[in-house]
Amino acid sequence: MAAIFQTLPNALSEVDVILAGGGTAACVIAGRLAEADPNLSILIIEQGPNNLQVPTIVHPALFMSGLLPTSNATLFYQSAPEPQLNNRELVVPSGGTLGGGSSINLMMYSRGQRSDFDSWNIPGWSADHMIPYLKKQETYLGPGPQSVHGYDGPLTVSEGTYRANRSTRDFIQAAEQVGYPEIEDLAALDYNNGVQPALHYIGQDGLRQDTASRYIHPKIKSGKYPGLKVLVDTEVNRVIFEGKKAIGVEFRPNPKVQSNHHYSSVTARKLVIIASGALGTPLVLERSGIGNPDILEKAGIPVISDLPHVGENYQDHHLITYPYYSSLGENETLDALISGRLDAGEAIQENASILGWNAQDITGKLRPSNAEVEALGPAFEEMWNAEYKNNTNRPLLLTALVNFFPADPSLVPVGQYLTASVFTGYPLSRGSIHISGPGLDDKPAFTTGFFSDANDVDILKHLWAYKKQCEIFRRLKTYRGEVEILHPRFAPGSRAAGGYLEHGLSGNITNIDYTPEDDEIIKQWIREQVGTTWHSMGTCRLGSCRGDGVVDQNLSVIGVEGLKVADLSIPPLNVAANTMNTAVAIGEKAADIIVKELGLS
Ligand SMILES: Cc1cc2nc3c(=O)[nH]c(=O)nc-3n(C[C@H](O)[C@H](O)[C@H](O)COP(=O)(O)OP(=O)(O)OC[C@H]3O[C@@H](n4cnc5c(N)ncnc54)[C@H](O)[C@@H]3O)c2cc1C
Repeated sequence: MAAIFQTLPNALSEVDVILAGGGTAACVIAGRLAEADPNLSILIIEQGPNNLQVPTIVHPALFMSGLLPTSNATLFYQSAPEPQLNNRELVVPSGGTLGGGSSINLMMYSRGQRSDFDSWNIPGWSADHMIPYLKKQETYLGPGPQSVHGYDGPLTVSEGTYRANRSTRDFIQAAEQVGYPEIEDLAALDYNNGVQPALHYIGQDGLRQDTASRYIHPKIKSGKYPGLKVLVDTEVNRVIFEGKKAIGVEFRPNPKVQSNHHYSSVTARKLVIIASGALGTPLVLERSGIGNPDILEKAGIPVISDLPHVGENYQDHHLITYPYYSSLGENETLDALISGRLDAGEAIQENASILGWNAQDITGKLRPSNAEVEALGPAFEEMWNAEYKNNTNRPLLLTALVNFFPADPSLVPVGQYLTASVFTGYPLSRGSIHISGPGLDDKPAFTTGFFSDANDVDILKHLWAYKKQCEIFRRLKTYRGEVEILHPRFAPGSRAAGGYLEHGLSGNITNIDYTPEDDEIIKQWIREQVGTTWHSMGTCRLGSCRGDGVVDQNLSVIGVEGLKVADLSIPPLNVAANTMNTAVAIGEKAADIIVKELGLS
């Protein structure tokens, strides 16, 4: 029997463990359970396609294809119109293929801070408890303290096969001038307030390190794990219960790619694990009768467990990108590949080393100075004093240097572009996602909640971020001015107004003085532009001990038996990092918990 299929073989009507969703965390869990017992029958059910050897997935430089609206490897969750965002309906992409987000993401390697895990305040989930799982997942080929890194895990973390050295060094000297030193290892949990040449989830062979390719496919290929099976292109509708005990799931072939639309079911002898991501998992739970009774009753679903926090507490990081003209050469950005001047097919045939590049060579975690905090006003200062002042481990802003124009290339002249990507570490705003009806075809009711915090402090964070990234970029030797269409539209004559500069800036560069009118223009721009960082989380949070949880410290769904959630929906509070590392760590810890509970070790 094949191990990966689109139709469930009759022989598999009953298995030991079912994973609903085959994304980042799910592949880690399935792989580790198979290692613990190769004969344990494990069935992953993934709504999207197999990712094995798909060129746009395995070659890092082709990651933009996962963001195209036509991508069959991506799920797009659309929000309702949000008044505080100029009534925009935000679209939040999420992994939609085997390997989930790890198969389509931008491969930035980044880890939460020590105080992030500690702030969750859940027994067994502090930073000290999580470090073994941060280590276990990686083969780390970067600098920094060996005590917090792993050197024999499935995911290689390296520089990849390509780096634009000139812009890397240029950015580091510019950041230094603005007050942010180079830090050896921002992923070591205890370091902050500086910049670092970025590391990536890219192997030394230049290939993406997604969890399906590293935890699942090699095991299937080896033939030594007969119990490990994957059903792709198949959507999980709901968990089936006998009383309060989860005994299986109901699923249907994904109608986007399969012609048979009949619902079927499969029985789980031991455990059902929902790992459909922070935007998918609450929907599966609610369709199964677990959630807020008001929402379930409105959708016509009988209540199995009254858990009002399912689908609440939605968080992301709020992202804005600011592009700049640059004097870089063709081989120092990805613009030629993205715009089609460099043919991707030829590059693959020639095995070009640029394919092993995600074009993000710098990562940074930054905090404002005391004077900058004061200048942002009393509401910001109050928040700062409560949440950051005495915890120097927390960055306000995360940034990356991006070597390409981040939108439709036809909007700008042919050339090479540098872009600041800035996102805030711990937004105060919260959103939610819920079912609007009983079935898979009912569009979810989704609100990102971005910038919905009471005192507009999340916008003030981005006001500071705009000014800070601008000062760094103005000091780059290759800086040639702002790309006007993706910067605030300042009034003519404002010192902040920018545009193309033939020779960049020289001499003693001083900071721009922004007027109150400039600040208002920036804030309005931010409202109009803010978008997702694709870091959805928090919708099924850990926390029975606080009475606001959906899962307990062992990831068991509260109020039922035989059902766990294990993905990025479980963190109760945010991490100041790109989130793949945390999702993988959750998968590793979940596997450990399950191996012990099932008596496999
Ligand atoms: C475009 C993008 C760029 C990103 N860039 C980075 C980066 O550079 N660095 C970084 O660290 N992080 C990045 N992230 C974030 C990171 O990849 C995610 O946080 C992480 O992958 C989430 O893992 P997960 O296991 O919680 O969910 P996912 O990996 O999203 O897995 C959920 C899976 O469930 C499946 N599913 C959903 N509903 C159903 C259903 N009803 N039935 C069956 N299957 C279902 C989905 O198809 C998906 O495969 C990025 C994410 C995206 C989307």
